[in-house]
Amino acid sequence: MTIEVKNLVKKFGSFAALDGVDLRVDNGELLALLGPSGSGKTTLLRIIAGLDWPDSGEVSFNGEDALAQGARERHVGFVFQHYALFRHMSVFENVAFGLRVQLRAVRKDEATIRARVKELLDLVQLDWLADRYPSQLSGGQRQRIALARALAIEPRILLLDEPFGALDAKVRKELRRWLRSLHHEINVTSIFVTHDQEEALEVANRVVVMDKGKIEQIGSPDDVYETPATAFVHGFIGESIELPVQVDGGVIRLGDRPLALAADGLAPGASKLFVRRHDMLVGPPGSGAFEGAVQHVRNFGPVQRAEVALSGGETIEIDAPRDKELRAGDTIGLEPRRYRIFAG
Ligand SMILES: Nc1ncnc2c1ncn2[C@@H]1O[C@H](COP(=O)(O)OP(=O)(O)OP(=O)(O)O)[C@@H](O)[C@H]1O
Repeated sequence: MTIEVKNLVKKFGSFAALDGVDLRVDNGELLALLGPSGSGKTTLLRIIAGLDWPDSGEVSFNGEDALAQGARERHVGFVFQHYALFRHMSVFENVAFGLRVQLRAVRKDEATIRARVKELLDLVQLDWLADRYPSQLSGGQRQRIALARALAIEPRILLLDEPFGALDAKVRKELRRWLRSLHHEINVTSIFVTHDQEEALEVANRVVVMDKGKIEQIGSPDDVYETPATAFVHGFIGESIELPVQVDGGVIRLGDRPLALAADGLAPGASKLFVRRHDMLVGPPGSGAFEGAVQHVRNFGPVQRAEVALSGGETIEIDAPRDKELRAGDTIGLEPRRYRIFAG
């Protein structure tokens, strides 16, 4: 099932939660909607699901107008962070629920329902929990059961809204991998919402980065990390150093200091220079585009994170390999291995 969204606008009062969103999701994709809180991710998902309606724009499934259909007719499965299981029903009955409430014309007989539930519990690898109640499950198990329940009706589309948001970091990581391999097996067109960049980059085929009701970039995890299209994406994904610079007559300046960096093709005016922390290479004083004094160093896993006061007035944090042995008080040269400059 393909999903196509065209020029979608959704306002709450005068505030545009979605401000002209265009998106195409291919059949069988696992797409992540990534963005800060309030960027419109849930609103977009709810409109696709048929739980909310846009002010204008189009949503189609396989070319058919989805906005003309109610939520039930759209045949969409959901898993939400707080979409609790029914507490008074066993795991088995929770998963069976969607099948039992189907319209009589399409409802399966009891033996078929039981076989289908067993199959789904096998799929999420929790068949041994069939007789338990939700209160007797861990948070991760509950979300896997919620997924089995969403899949019971054989949805054409699966929508997941921060499905692992309430779980601790270790369980989240396990479930991410599990979701990716489950998706590989079932291959249903799926969209999941997250504000966790690592989750989006690790799980999805493509990532949609949103901010303030607009799409900033759509691309593969590599695309959005390696070639961010906007200043927002660069700042939001990965750990970036952001420096206010001035582009003027083919020269880039930080404060008064001209930087030995290529300014080809850049529009003159105030701009932002972005460098990943680990892309600032440390050398002797005078060796790079920047010079600075190390203020503070702490070990941070495989790297040492150093606070450096640059000549030009800004203080930045860089990640250098541990063997560089930086010390507070050192004067160093810094050369960005890669950088990007955006106007504004
Ligand atoms: N029913 C509503 N009434 C008024 N404003 C709303 C309503 N629903 C959402 N909003 C506003 O629309 C904006 C987008 O909300 P949305 O829930 O889509 O963001 P989100 O990206 O999913 O955020 P989060 O990661 O915090 O869930 C927010 O500013 C929110 O306050």
